[in-house]
Amino acid sequence: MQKSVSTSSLGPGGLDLSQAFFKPICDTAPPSPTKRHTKISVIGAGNVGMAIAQTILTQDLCDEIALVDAKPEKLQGEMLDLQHAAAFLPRTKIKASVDYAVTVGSDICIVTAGARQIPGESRLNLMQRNLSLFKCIIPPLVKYSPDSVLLIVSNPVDVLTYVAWKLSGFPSNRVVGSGTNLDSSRFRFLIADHLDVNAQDVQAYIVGEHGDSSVALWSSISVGGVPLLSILERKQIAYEKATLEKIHREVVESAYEVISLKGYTSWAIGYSAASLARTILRDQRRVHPVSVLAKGFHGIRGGEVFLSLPAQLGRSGVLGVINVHLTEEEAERLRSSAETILEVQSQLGI
Ligand SMILES: NC(=O)C1=CN([C@@H]2O[C@H](COP(=O)(O)OP(=O)(O)OC[C@H]3O[C@@H](n4cnc5c(N)ncnc54)[C@H](O)[C@@H]3O)[C@@H](O)[C@H]2O)C=CC1
Ligand SMILES: CC(=O)C(=O)O
Repeated sequence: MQKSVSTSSLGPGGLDLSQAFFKPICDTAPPSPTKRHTKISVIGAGNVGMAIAQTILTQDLCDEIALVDAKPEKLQGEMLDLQHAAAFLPRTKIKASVDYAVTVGSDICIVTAGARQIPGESRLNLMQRNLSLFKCIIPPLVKYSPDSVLLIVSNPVDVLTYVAWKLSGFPSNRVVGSGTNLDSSRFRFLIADHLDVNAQDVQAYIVGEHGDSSVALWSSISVGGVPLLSILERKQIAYEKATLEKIHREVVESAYEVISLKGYTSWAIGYSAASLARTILRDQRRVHPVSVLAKGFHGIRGGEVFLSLPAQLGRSGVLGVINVHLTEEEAERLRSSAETILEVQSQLGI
């Protein structure tokens, strides 16, 4: 296969072809050394990896994107298909290779490679299959991009974020799991739909495991800055706990539903991961519910566990965890979610 595509403008005999079209101006200076070349690598060119890559391209997030997959023909096909959209997209160099050298100098490495759930299968069930892949994927990423932020998407994402942290030797702020950033978007969509408002005006978090034991933080939901539960109480609007529980159940079942209908999920995680990449690369310091080293927060003890908490992200990865108020019931559910992940983690043997 063609290992990567060069966009050099040198023609036969070393002539700079661009000069056939543009006459150089006088007294030029080299590009400013403060203008950084930004690069994102996406490992795994399947449904999820390609949805992330295409969202990154359409949103003009970086100068270069590198794709890696174990299947060379599929990889080549995906690279060419994206390159053929060049006339409609912001200019981004797209490279692809089965060789991790293509990822050299990445700012962010997004890992999506691995097995996905079959209909009805839980995310945690994927652990052993994806653990062995991570042992081949993480070391070369560290070798070629030792200063990068690792953004883990493959499932079970919380356990694999822990695995990536262990295998990379990176400080914990530079290893982030996409976690419940997606679940929280589903949650905001369902609340917005229920209240007939815009999902972007709904602030609401799902925390804990990206999976069946996730926790909905009802106490901190606000719409347009107005706390949801207190406004319902003040206006004496009866709300049923059962209705709230039903919305959370729908969030948990969302992935199972989409997988049973189309075989996989891709578009929403594409936007979710791209929004995380934007915040990190552009040092936006936005708060996202993502999988971080959670030991010591909200009474979580007993092991090094990654799970989602609302965290502030920036150029160096995780800048801090927001001191969000949890009711005792929510904190108890969060600790129970941590135990579920730790239980699976204890079977890892790493
Ligand atoms: N965290 C989240 O919110 C979400 C996570 N996922 C997870 O993302 C993962 C990928 O899902 P899909 O893209 O739908 O699966 P897919 O089967 O379409 O793609 C997986 C890709 O990984 C590649 N791959 C396998 N071994 C590799 C290796 N050693 N090196 C490089 N590439 C390798 C395969 O060739 C394939 O192209 C799954 O684990 C899935 O559960 C999916 C949706 C949301
Ligand atoms: C598959 C998966 O993890 C999701 O769509 O939430």
